[in-house]
Amino acid sequence: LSPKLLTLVLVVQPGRVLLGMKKRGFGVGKWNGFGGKVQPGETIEAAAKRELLEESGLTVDALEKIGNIKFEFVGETQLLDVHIFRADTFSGEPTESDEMRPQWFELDKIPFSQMWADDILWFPLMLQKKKFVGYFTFQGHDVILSQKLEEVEAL
Ligand SMILES: CN1CCN(c2cc(NC3CC3)nc(N)n2)CC1
Repeated sequence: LSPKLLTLVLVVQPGRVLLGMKKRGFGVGKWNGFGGKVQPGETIEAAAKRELLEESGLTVDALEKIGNIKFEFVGETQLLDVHIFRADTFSGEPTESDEMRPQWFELDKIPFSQMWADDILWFPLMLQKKKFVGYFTFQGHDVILSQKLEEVEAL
């Protein structure tokens, strides 16, 4: 099955990162960056900007591609192919949507215990502005059975 293309945008300012509490659907109850599906005929980057605006109220000009992680779930055939972007500048005010409740977090207070289990592994790379590719095998939504994560020169 072709992997399901998904986007994830982290808005980072000096000393803090914007996360959203997912209010429904996949990942409900977890803090995460903003993102969603890529529509037919839409570039991945355009999808990332659209979802960021829909979910957070923020508009960004520049998104930097920083990572690509594929996720396999034991017993499921569809892979998730998550394209991860970083934005350092934006316009607008973080606004709660029906999907997400945004909140700024200082970089030493990122709530990893309430985030996807992979985040604690690649957030440090993201914050150091490294580029990375990864492959995680999950058992359910909480247990990582295997993982691959490597820095790359270019995505
Ligand atoms: C709309 N998308 C959904 C997938 N997503 C994920 C997934 C993820 N781990 C995978 C085991 C689920 N980890 C982060 N941080 N984000 C980005 C947003």
